[in-house]
Parts: sequence; structure tokens; C-alpha cells
Amino acid sequence: MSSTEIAVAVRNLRRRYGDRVVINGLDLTIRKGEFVALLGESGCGKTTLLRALAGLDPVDGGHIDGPTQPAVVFQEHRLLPWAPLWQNVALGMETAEGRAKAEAALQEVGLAGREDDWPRNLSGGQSQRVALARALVREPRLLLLDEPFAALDALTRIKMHVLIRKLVARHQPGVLLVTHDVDEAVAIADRILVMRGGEIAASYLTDAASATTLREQLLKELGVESDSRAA
Ligand SMILES: Nc1ncnc2c1ncn2[C@@H]1O[C@H](COP(=O)(O)OP(=O)(O)OP(=O)(O)O)[C@@H](O)[C@H]1O
Repeated sequence: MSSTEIAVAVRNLRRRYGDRVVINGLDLTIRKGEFVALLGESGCGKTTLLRALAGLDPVDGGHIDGPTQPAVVFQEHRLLPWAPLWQNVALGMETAEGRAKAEAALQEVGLAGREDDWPRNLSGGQSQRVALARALVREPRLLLLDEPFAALDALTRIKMHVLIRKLVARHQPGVLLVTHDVDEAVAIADRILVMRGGEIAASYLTDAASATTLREQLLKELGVESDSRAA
């Protein structure tokens, strides 16, 4: 794989809090255009890894070869309430060109004509659409998603899955999605990783098995005994 095809390459990453080792020699490579989902039990270190890749937290060892400022979308939209939508998207490029790019990005996420509207007038799903527009307007090589759809209702979540797949296909960033939702991972990722013991413990290509089989394998990997309906 040539370096131009790689969104991020992580080698032997280590991170601890006091005596507690959270990331323990983790290796990970994400290609541009590849959608990777990261699952793992609560507290296993998913957010710690994402924040390290985002450059938000230091690491104790290892190497991250990737952009210094990748785009990040969090569970909360983090829009500025005092700025109209186009400024929220254009952050830092508040010129005529920045406005034009922001308008185009808002159109892409289904909010055409809303550029002068305010964050307070948006639903949760619409706010996350603006957060996605803000992330993609700079054409990032790496897009980090920390449970961005977790607070949305089920139907809105499905619509966001369709939208994010379309946006990633068009813009081709490498994506790391941290999620608790096995079905979400199976629905949108090209590759699903399970984190355990500070490392990547398992990796599944989503086309390597049917969605149902893969879902069952993942639930087993995550220590879920069985599903109520499937039992
Ligand atoms: N700032 C911090 N100081 C001390 N310990 C921390 C800090 N941040 C996280 N931890 C610990 O590191 C471990 C990993 O936390 P992290 O938030 O990365 O897990 P996670 O897999 O994202 O969990 P969840 O799925 O519940 O969000 C946990 O044991 C947590 O308590």
C-alpha cells in the first residue's frame, strides 16, 4: 500500500493513566476511503484511541503517521449557538470562498438554503448533519466519529447511515467510527475491529460473512451471551 493511499497508520501505540494501561502496543492502518468501525466493551479504551488519533491527548509511546488535525464529529454536535450555520461550517475561513464552500457542504448534507439559519432551530439529526458538513468541508484525509449517531432516534440514525456512506464514498477520507451499536457497525463499516486488552483483538471484513452471521460473531466477541429474539 503506498503512503498516499493511507489515511492513518498507528504502530505500537501505548497510553496509560497512572498505573492503568489502556492502550497496549496497538497497531492499526486505515486506508483512504475505508470505513472502519471500532467496537469494544465500555471502558476498553475506544475514546482514548480516538482522542490520541485526533491529537487531543498525548500518548506514552508508539507512532501515529497521519494528519495532525483530522476532522472529528462527537456525540454532541458542538455547534456555536451565536453563529449562523454557514459560519459554523466555515469555521476559520469566513470569506466569500469559505461561505460558498459552506453552502455547498450544507447542500450535500441535505440542508440547502439553511446557511443563514441558527443552530437553535435545528433538530438533533439536522445538527449532526451540520457537524458532518463542518468536518468534511476541509476534505480531511481522516475522519474520526465518536458515536455521532448515538443520541438520535432509530429512523434518523438509519438516514444518517445512508448519508455518511454517501459522503465517504464521495470524499474518500479514511474513517474510524467508535460505536456501541453492533448493528450500526455491520450496516455501515467496511471493516469492524474489536478492541480488548488495549489492543485490536479481532477484525472482520463486513463482506466476509452475511450480516446476520457477522452480527452473531460480534456479539459473541463482545461477551454478549445471546440475543433475546435469537435465543
Ligand atoms: N482522563 C482520564 N484519567 C484517568 N483515567 C481515564 C481517563 N480517561 C479515561 N480513563 C480510563 O481509561 C479507560 C478507557 O476509557 P475510554 O473512555 O477510552 O473507554 P471507552 O472504550 O471509550 O468507553 P465507553 O465505551 O464507555 O465510552 C477507562 O478505564 C477509563 O476509566
